[in-house]
Amino acid sequence: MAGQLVLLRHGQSQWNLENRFTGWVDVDLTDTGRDEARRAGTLLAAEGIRFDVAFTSVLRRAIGTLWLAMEEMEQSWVDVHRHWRLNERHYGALQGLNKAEMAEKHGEEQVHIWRRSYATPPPAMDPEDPGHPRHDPRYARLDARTLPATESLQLTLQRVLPYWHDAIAPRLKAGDNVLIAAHGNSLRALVKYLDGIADDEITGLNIPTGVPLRYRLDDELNAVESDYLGDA
Ligand SMILES: O=C(O)[C@@H](CO)OP(=O)(O)O
Repeated sequence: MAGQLVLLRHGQSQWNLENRFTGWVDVDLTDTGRDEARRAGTLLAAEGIRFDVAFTSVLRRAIGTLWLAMEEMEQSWVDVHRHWRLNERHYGALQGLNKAEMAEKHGEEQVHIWRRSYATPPPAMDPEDPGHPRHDPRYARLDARTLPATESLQLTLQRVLPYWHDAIAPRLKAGDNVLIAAHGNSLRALVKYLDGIADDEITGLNIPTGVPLRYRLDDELNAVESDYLGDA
């Protein structure tokens, strides 16, 4: 039997609070976000799930959330793998900008398309922009051509899936319980894949911060059922 899978979006970040497009910018959790992460750990502890392995991104809001939740579960010893393929969707030239101000400038509809459509990427970031991932030491070992300057949800799913197939799925198939702490859009991409949600229906899906989403999977890793723990 496949192991259980739990998806956890990080708690509130400083830029969630400030309503700014975040993407690959390495913004920290707020105190509220840290409380959400601990609460997620309490909920998981109450379910009595013992994890065999955990996966997260290379962004501190997800890493911190995982760390706090695992500490709360008294499972800080569990093996953790960090990978850039679990990062948030890259928000291109929108990163750092205020979402409400962009809606005033470009219209609500355009901003909604950038935020929630499946296939339309936001405007790309200039490769010379110091915020481009090719200038960030954490990605220095990667082929610069694989580093995004913007991503739609579709492109996000395309870069999450190789890691899912190579690193995560084999552990689930071996019966291991797996915790993934990641981001609003990298997790939306994964949920779209697991639940087989149509391209035009994914627009309506939002994942709340700090609420564990548990999946029961069959041997082929098809989703049998899923539920949010606690009061989503
Ligand atoms: O800014 C971001 O990177 C994401 C997640 O907070 O925002 P949105 O929900 O607008 O996709």
